[in-house]
Amino acid sequence: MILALGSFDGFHRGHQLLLQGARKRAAEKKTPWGVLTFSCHPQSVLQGHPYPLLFLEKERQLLAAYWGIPRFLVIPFDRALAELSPEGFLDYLDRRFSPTGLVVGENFRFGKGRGGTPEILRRLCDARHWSLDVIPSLYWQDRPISSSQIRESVRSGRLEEAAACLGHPFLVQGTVTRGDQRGRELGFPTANLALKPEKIVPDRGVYGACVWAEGAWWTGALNVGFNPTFDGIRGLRFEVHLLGASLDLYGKPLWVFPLRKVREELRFPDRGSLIRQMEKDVETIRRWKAQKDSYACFWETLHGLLTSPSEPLAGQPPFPDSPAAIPEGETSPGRDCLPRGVGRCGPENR
Ligand SMILES: Cc1cc2nc3c(=O)[nH]c(=O)nc-3n(C[C@H](O)[C@H](O)[C@H](O)COP(=O)(O)O)c2cc1C
Ligand SMILES: Nc1ncnc2c1ncn2[C@@H]1O[C@H](COP(=O)(O)OP(=O)(O)OP(=O)(O)O)[C@@H](O)[C@H]1O
Repeated sequence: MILALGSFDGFHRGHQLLLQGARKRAAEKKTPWGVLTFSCHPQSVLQGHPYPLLFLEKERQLLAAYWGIPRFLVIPFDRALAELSPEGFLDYLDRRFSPTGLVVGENFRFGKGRGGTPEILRRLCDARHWSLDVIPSLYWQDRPISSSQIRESVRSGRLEEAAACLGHPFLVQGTVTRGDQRGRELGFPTANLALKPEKIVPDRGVYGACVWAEGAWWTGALNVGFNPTFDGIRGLRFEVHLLGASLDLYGKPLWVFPLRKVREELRFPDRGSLIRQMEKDVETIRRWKAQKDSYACFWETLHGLLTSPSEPLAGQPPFPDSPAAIPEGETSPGRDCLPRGVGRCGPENR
């Protein structure tokens, strides 16, 4: 088996090159391939506190299915694993998974004190007769694409940039809880999501979103903030109004895909002013159809995965075989790259 190794807080466009590399190498050797990653994120263990993440486990599982990763192997990351030498880590991999090849990025470090470099890995793999593919970093606007950089883009509400680097829109999964039940009085009922503290969400503001609820896609007006127009102390709210929906969503799971920021959250002098602004927000978001349509393939593929999550995914080739154009802003001379917006829903890709 060929294993792509890493923390994988999602599978950004740089990671996608690793997946592509693993699939090609596996086909050549006529062996299966998969991703080997960790839970918790190594930084949570090394720093001793929950590490803010783009994607929690359920979300990461969905994305692994989306990318057609046939074996998604998650091993616990603990102090004992962190203390292994590079050689000890490979012995561990050998005992548990008997790989015949590894795929890593050029910036991959592993083993105690991050002492294992790709050069050390090369020596250790050669000694075991394993193949090793070291994939050069994929760049976006003069910087290597990284989960850390995408976390910053999401936090600061730069969702188009995050989506360009991820290859799909950012997403948030959560269960609907009760708010102050004021939304429906305002004419804009909102589903409030309970989120774990380590989940990264966009900064305070109003956003256009796409939402999966009750087995269907909806256009959503998302507000992230503290509702400063109203008195009282409340924590950060992540609440979404589904355009044209009349649903009882309490206790139901929702998948929210924030696409683009509309404006900052403001304190209005009265309810009437807030309502007038919300009407404008909804109109603006309704007009952003093109934004949503540019991810048509993504919604279509996810529709299938969310409707029948137990559908076996193994064996589906996740990537186009032909090289696609490198999107604007991205530089990676001489290497194939996935098209922007993702193209897995056509028969050629699935
Ligand atoms: C599109 C949209 C924009 C919003 N903008 C603001 C805002 O600028 N300021 C504010 O105080 N609340 C804003 N809100 C939040 C409302 O105040 C909130 O939805 C309402 O108080 C209902 O809260 P509830 O879900 O707890 O009942 C906005 C909500 C939506 C859906
Ligand atoms: N831009 C990239 N291009 C190609 N490979 C990459 C890129 N970024 C990371 N990798 C590789 O992908 C695997 C997973 O890495 P990891 O999850 O640590 O990525 P990261 O995006 O650099 O995360 P972080 O920013 O949190 O360090 C590793 O083998 C890593 O070397």
